[in-house]
Amino acid sequence: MAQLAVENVTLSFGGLNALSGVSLEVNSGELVSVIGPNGAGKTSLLNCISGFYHPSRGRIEFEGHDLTHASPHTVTHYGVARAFQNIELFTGLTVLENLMLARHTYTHYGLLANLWFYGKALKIAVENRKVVEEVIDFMELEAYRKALVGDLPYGVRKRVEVARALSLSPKLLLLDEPMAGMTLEEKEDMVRFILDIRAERGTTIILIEHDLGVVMDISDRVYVLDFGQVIAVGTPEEVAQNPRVQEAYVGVEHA
Ligand SMILES: Nc1ncnc2c1ncn2[C@@H]1O[C@H](COP(=O)(O)OP(=O)(O)OP(=O)(O)O)[C@@H](O)[C@H]1O
Repeated sequence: MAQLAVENVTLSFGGLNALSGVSLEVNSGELVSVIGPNGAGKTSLLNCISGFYHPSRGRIEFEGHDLTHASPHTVTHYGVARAFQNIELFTGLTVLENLMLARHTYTHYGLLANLWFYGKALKIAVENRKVVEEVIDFMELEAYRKALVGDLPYGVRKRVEVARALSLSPKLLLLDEPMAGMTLEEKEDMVRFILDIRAERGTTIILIEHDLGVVMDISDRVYVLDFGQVIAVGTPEEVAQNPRVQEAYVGVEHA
């Protein structure tokens, strides 16, 4: 059975269907990319999976949990984390503080629980620090751990954004254009990190990316959206040869 199943999801904004009957299945450990022209519905799909939007029709299931109407916090609790296109970090905090805060928000105990189970809360804080330090090491951010995020170059901030999502120890990682605006060298680094996250941590990955060269190189399977509908799905080779995909991309040059 698929780890994530999006079944026939429709998302409407007034009269506009951002998604119309979209179905998608992702298996544990897969790296699946979602591509499509601007406005095709890619971010809307991630918004539905991560609980920011709730579909007007259809169902979303992750490891047997119904995510269709779940809150972002609940979705995170089930093991789905997202790195945002527009970087959701606190610029006045350091890299370490951002990751600790993300991790703490996810594992926090209420005030009363903290008072009554002081020992347990302390144990969790130590464990959180261990996880975050390991993520900093994994994403090669040691040199920046005490730097304010607002002082970092854009490419490093994008990497910290991925690290923030990773610090939640997700089983499924949603990456919304993690390479947008990066230099070639930064892109190559990010590709290496994405492949390592999958290989070394076994994390399932859904990637939205406009750089088709990267998508074709690293994806197990590719879903193509156009006007809110899935117009093709398959291996990178299958999708690249699909006439509907070629048609959707005519005049749309992102790569
Ligand atoms: N909050 C919103 N309110 C109204 N319309 C929205 C909203 N979010 C998305 N849309 C519309 O839904 C459609 C799909 O948008 P979406 O951002 O999901 O596309 P996308 O494929 O991610 O595009 P891009 O590649 O430009 O990021 C677009 O027509 C967009 O204008």
